[in-house]
Amino acid sequence: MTVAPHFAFKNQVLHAEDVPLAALAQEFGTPLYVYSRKALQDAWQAYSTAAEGRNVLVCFGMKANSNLAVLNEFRQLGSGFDIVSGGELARVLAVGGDPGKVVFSGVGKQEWEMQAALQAGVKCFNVESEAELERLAQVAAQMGKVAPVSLRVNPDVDAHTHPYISTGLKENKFGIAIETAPEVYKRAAQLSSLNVVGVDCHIGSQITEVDPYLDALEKLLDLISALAGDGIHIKHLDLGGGIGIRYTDETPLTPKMLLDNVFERLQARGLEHLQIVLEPGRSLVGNSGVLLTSVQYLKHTEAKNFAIVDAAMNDLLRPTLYDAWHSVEQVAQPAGQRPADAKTYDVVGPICESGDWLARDRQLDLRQGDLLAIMSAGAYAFTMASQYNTRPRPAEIMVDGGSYQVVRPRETLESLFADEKVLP
Ligand SMILES: Cc1ncc(COP(=O)(O)O)c(C=O)c1O
Ligand SMILES: N[C@@H](CCCC[NH3+])C(=O)O
Repeated sequence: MTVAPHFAFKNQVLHAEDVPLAALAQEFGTPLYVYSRKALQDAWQAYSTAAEGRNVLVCFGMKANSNLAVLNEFRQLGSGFDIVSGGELARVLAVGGDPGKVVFSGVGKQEWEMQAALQAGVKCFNVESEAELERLAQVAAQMGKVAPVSLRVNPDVDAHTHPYISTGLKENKFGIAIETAPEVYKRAAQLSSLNVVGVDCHIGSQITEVDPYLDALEKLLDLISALAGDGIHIKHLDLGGGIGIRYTDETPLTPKMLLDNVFERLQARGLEHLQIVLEPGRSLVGNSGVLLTSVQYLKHTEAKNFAIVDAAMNDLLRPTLYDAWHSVEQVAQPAGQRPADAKTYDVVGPICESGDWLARDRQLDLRQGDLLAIMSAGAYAFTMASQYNTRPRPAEIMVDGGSYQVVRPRETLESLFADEKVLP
């Protein structure tokens, strides 16, 4: 099994940087999300090194992890943000993020969200349909503003990823078909409350190869050249997010690999003046976090061995939703103290759904009370958590060298229904 670099065993105890995870579980209880600040910084470094000397803006795809401590870390490192809601914009503003480095994606932007983004002065709206373009033009005109826009173009390329997280195919709801894009750009250029500034695409998530990006890039560069012929001059090209991480044995492309290839092609076409925008989410945070959980019961049936733990699909939805594979580590298993008694377990939660599982068919040597770490839980983990079964969402802890901080406490039971009303 692989362990993310910033979570490593020392004397058979899994550590986040210099803090033993067992001590955190003891102090704060489980389930518990633990993030490593150093891991966030290192993931950022891979992008900033790749971007050095190039006109690149990295906008953290914050839907992957929107804890304010995480956002503030990236803000300090120089990141912009890719937002998909008025709520995400509010989080960026709450940490003092620069709206001039915010791109606003998403197929269903509402009027109030457009107004808030125009008021804040975002860098760009990534417009996903003609209807949205017309609404944005109207909202901006009413406010006496000019909205900077890109069209999110759907290039119809296969990102070779899970069908639920592939977004750049014709049958996906995202973007404007590349064949239709020139006409929509012409319309946008006619509207005085819009300013066409870019071209945008995002072909999917957990992508491991560079080729799908380059297939999309070629199509987008053709489009940019064609638009120039129509007098529409594009300033930035947003290639979205999508770089994958290692959950098990993947070796995904790196930011450097992507940007080296992209800039080589820009040069070949004489388009070096273009700014490249990236919207990485998972690759900046995915392996910076783990979810700690304790074994409540072991249950052996004729068909299966179940480890029933205190985390569930409401805390980490990815296995249920995508059949996603997260590595499971035993946090402490001192050698020699246990018989080699591994069994094949399904690691499941307490929720009343058969789909409530975190890992299947794992060789584990377990006792009731054991502490497990569900790895690669920094992305699309807490942000996709719910309170289903009236379960409070876990606390989030940030480890920083040898110290740590609660960056979001566990929700209290009362807070889960405090605003509800009993009718007489
Ligand atoms: C428009 C957009 N940008 C960026 C991202 C971030 O993607 P990833 O976490 O795969 O980098 C997503 C999510 O897939 C997205 O939909
Ligand atoms: N939520 C997904 C990725 C989707 C990204 C949003 N477009 C995941 O957990 O892998």
